[in-house]
Amino acid sequence: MTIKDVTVIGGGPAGLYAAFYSGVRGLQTRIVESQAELGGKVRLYPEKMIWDVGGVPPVTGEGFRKNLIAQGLTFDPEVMLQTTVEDIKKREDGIFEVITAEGESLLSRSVVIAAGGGIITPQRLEVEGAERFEITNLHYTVQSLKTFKDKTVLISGGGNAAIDWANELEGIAKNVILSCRNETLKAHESEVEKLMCSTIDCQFLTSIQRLIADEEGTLIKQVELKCGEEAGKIMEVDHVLVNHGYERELAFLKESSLGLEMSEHQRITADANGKTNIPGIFTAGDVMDHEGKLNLLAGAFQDAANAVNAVKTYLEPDANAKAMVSSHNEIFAARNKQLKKQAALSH
Ligand SMILES: Cc1cc2nc3c(=O)[nH]c(=O)nc-3n(C[C@H](O)[C@H](O)[C@H](O)COP(=O)(O)OP(=O)(O)OC[C@H]3O[C@@H](n4cnc5c(N)ncnc54)[C@H](O)[C@@H]3O)c2cc1C
Repeated sequence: MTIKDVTVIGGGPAGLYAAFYSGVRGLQTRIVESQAELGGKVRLYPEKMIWDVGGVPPVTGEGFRKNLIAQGLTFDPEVMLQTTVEDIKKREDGIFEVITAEGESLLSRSVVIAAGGGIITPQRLEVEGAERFEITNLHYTVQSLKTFKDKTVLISGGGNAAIDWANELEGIAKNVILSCRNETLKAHESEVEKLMCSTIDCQFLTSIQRLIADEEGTLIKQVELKCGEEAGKIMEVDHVLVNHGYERELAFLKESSLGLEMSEHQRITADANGKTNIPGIFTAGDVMDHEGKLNLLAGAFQDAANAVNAVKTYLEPDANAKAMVSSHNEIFAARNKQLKKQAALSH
């Protein structure tokens, strides 16, 4: 087993950018990702338009994810998909053993934990028999907006994802109904305002009580909404979209034999450079906690660059601790010529 300079746990935005930046800093890198695909949480919003990454024109989640992966693989890191990390151990010689669920021990001189909220799955609808509609018209993510064109969509939830989708689908679906168990919505003010001025049918203080199937029993035809003690209200629907948040599994950190310090938010306590209480273990992205931590894509990139710079000086104490800009990289210099040639040809 090759000993890598750095093993990045998690192939989401922070992990992919850490892999890219490790390449910039000349480190041999490995990414370990529990899912079958890279991209982290961005996989959950392929159709959403992303507006808030500096210098990046509005782009769909899927477009963004593809660019992110291409950038993350620039320096050919080793990528291990469908591999879940269960523990991290430190040997007496300082080498880390990253232990996978399959029982492999991956050797590394340092580790960057970029595991986000952990292994993430959407919170399922707690209604009898709901699972059987997951292959037809019960959705937890929007894979394609076309599915909802000219349809009646009932969205369950009152947070950012539910409100964003309600607003996005308003111009696409025939009708959008929002069922929210509270009397207020917990989302960005501008999105809530947009929703309140829209034609979206807001059913406050309601929750899904029953899914009523068609004759074949394969499609949801109606939804019964519970409203306090009142008798159920029946709504005709073509699709149901549930945005009740996510279940997160970060057990490997809490139970790690290394004794990583965790914050009250169940995140890794680190300084702004991603340094944890264990020398040689660094962290980046949503999994880390410090004052000023920003759980956004832009925040993940800065964390990743900081963590990799900290890795570099941990491995090579005389190395430059400061940021390296891309103009100083020989590999880019060679590729720039190629890119400029292509750009000139396409004009
Ligand atoms: C619906 C939604 C919309 C959003 N919209 C925006 C937006 O418009 N703009 C914005 O800036 N941000 C947005 N965000 C937030 C943004 O997606 C996150 O801040 C970002 O994904 C964090 O990246 P990360 O790499 O830290 O974590 P993640 O994206 O969570 O990636 C972590 C990766 O680690 C893997 N992993 C976890 N545990 C293990 C393990 N034990 N072994 C191996 N792999 C493991 C996971 O499978 C995952 O792939 C949105 C988030 C959601 C949920």
